[in-house]
Amino acid sequence: MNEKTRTASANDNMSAIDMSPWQGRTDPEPDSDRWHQRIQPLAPSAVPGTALIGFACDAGVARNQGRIGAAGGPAAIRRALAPLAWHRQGPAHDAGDVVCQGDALEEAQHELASQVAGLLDNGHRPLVLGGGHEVAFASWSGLARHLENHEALSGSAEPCQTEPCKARPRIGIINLDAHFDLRDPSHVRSSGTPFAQIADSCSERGWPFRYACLGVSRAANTRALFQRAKSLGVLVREDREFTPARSEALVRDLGRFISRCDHLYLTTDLDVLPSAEAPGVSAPAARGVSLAMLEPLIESIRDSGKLRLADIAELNPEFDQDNRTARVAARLVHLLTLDT
Ligand SMILES: N=CN[C@@H](CCC(=O)O)C(=O)O
Ligand SMILES: [Mn+2]
Ligand SMILES: [Mn+2]
Repeated sequence: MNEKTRTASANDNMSAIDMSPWQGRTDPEPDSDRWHQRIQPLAPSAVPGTALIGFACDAGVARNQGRIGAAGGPAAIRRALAPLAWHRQGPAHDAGDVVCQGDALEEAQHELASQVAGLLDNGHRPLVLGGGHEVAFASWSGLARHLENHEALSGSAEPCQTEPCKARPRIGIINLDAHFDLRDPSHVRSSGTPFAQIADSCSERGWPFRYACLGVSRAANTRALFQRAKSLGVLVREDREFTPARSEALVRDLGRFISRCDHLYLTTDLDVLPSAEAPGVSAPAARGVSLAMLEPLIESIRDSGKLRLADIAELNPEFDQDNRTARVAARLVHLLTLDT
């Protein structure tokens, strides 16, 4: 397939849908489809399903003094996902890429938020392919915008305490990451600040900020960041807590967090993985948490019935080895989108 279904418009941040990465082997046997044979460019009247949308941006990584290259992440994830076996029931759509121009990070984030809100409004489950972790502020903002427009009708928010009644959705943010990304955004807004920006946004709206950061490296986060996480009531699980013996307890703790939320947003920074599993990131992890240890948590989030939105951040193809990191990102897409 090599088709461009959306022409580049007046919108400089939105590229035409490029189906050229969706290539791979085709087997002659029946029931042997792969992603490249099933995924369709998103059409306005599409049946609701999984909607992949890229965020080709590393302006936030650059501002955070990181190794740039994550703008190439969406295409690399698509190429790695294309040949994977198709085990889904529902449809999957490719909604194209939001592209950041130079350092125009806020414009790109604004565009992604609009796109995510639109996908949610149309009943899709967006899965955003980053891009640096600055994607998280944009992803969350899209969910927030969608809920602002629709939450009052859903009846799932906390009971109103004030008049006029305002819905206050309890969005649980689950970040699989070696880093809190809670840096003070008043200095610079970057890939290191998205959850502090979200906390500020929740505070402005009077919404609760519910944030779980799983896989944190104590060595890679300053005392100030641990203190900020504490004052914000963040559920923290450090990388060294991820052992087979504690696996059930971790799932149980996360289950308690999920039970206090109406909606979930899952964001995975690939640098949560050991550098041997994910070398292609800005800040490879000396220790990390293996995919095998993360899988039960991801499955419990996926199967909670509350997952509205997910993204995968920080794939930097320029530092990848043998497409290892792209493959693990594709495997995460496969895992997150299983619906059978
Ligand atoms: N999103 C990135 N976050 C990390 C990067 C750390 C590093 O470059 O060493 C952070 O800001 O803490
Ligand atoms: Mn990180
Ligand atoms: Mn991060």
